[in-house]
Amino acid sequence: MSKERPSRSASASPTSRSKAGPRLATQKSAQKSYATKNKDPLRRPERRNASGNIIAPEGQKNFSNAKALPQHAIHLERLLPELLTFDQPADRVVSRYFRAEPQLGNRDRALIAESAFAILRRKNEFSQFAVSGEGSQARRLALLGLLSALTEGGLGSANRAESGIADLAHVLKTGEYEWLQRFATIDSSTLNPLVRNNLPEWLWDAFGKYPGEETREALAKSLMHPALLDLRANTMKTTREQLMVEMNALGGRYQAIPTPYAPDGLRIMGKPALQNTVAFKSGMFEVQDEGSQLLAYLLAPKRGEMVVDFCAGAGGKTLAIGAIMRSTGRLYALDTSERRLANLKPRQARSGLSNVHPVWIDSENDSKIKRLAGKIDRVLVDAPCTGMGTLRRNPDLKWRQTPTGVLELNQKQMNILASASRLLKPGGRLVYATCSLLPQENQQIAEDFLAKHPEFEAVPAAEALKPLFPKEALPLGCSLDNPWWQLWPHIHGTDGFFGAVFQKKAATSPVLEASANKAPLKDGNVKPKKASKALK
Ligand SMILES: C[S@@+](CC[C@H](N)C(=O)[O-])C[C@H]1O[C@@H](n2cnc3c(N)ncnc32)[C@H](O)[C@@H]1O
Repeated sequence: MSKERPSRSASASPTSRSKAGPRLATQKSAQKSYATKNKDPLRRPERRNASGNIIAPEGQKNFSNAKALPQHAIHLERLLPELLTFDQPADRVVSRYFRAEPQLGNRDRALIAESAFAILRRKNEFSQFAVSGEGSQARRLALLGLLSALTEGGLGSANRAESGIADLAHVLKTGEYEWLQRFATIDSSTLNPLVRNNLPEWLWDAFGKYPGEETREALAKSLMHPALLDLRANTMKTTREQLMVEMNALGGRYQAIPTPYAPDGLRIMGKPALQNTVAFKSGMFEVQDEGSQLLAYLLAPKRGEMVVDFCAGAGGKTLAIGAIMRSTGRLYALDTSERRLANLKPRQARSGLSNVHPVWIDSENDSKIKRLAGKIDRVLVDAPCTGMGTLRRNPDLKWRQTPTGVLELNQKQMNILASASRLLKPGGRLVYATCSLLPQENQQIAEDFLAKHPEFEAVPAAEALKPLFPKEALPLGCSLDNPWWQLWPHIHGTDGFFGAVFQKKAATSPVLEASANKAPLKDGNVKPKKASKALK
């Protein structure tokens, strides 16, 4: 999912926020009286160096990965009211908060953000326990979030509750220590399934139908853990082996190891801030989940081909595809979001790829698409979806999405896939993908497409991935029962992904040709001011 990066506004100030949910009303009034009685403890005067850049405040130097400080809990208490309204994506709320708090260092941000996301991942469980205890409810949630970030989030001294509570010692007031110990000894099997699995009822029911009642709890558990940090080595600039040596030579509190399946992937054990490394700035890697990396191999682009990434967003998959093409041919990155395409630009510049051509479209029926009809070798449709396969990293989605939202997305997914399919030349490959786990967004869309488009046939994912896994009887994520590709967080350790591979049949029959071209592309809704951004 692409990150929203809103501009800083007056409402970004935590003290001016007014969206506290009912559960957090006590916290809000406590915060107000605290602020009026005391000077804000978080507002230390900024110190700047000769270039005007903010330098870390004194106390921050003492902050080690293994300790939480009182201000971390206070920041969380301030952040939570807006986060828990679910009006906006959580990453947007968190980055806006951090922009308003420029004095926070990387490690502070990592701990606060990880704690906030832990609260979203385990909202039902934490809310139930936080109904009683010391202090405000926001304070209690903040402590549970910090405990989770310090233990399973990998930011503390060890992955055990006792060490997490010890790492929190500086933060805890009288009574909170025992309260957290009580939390650590809860037998989760005694809790209601919706509480212990931290899912809304509609999603728990959906997982009961697919993957099924026996496995849904294992799936739900895997979605309650933070995602691993995976990198894709940019093979235009380095190799996975060279990158691994470089990353491990940096000497941070982490280790880089190869990902088990993706050939260019590295898994980072630990939580380093990598954006300031020379390796990142020089384009040697992109942060990308292993499942996303593998998806590019399902498309299997070849050098010199004409390829379209129909829903390119900020270009995560575009860049992986461009590198497989060795920067040859032509790779159009289409998207309806100018903001996301704009985020692709700096990534493309770092990547060194010269075959990528970002193109803004006003809809899947944009008239620009017509000009590419029947000319493209491969098209990827990484469709907008509920993102239910990415709940480890976007846990707010499970609380923000609804069954009605799924139905709306289904219509969009079918329309985009139908339009994208018109781009293919005979023999060309079309891949439909989502990061969802819901059959309505996956198998059902793929089957509906096949039923309505006899000019296409399904290619078994096992066949498409055979070159990548030559020694495997059944390549990763493939099945003997169906042609689709599916990755699961609880089985493969990746985000959840679905992929369907189609091939356009050779045009031998005039009937097939006619059915392929029968729905003309609409161009009635092209915004005039964007019309100049034509395909080159
Ligand atoms: C799952 S995201 C794509 C992520 C991207 N491929 C990546 O790897 O980072 C879906 C994208 O579809 C775009 N989108 C939504 N409606 C669209 C449409 N009608 N035509 C093309 N793109 C669309 C969204 O703006 C969003 O960027």
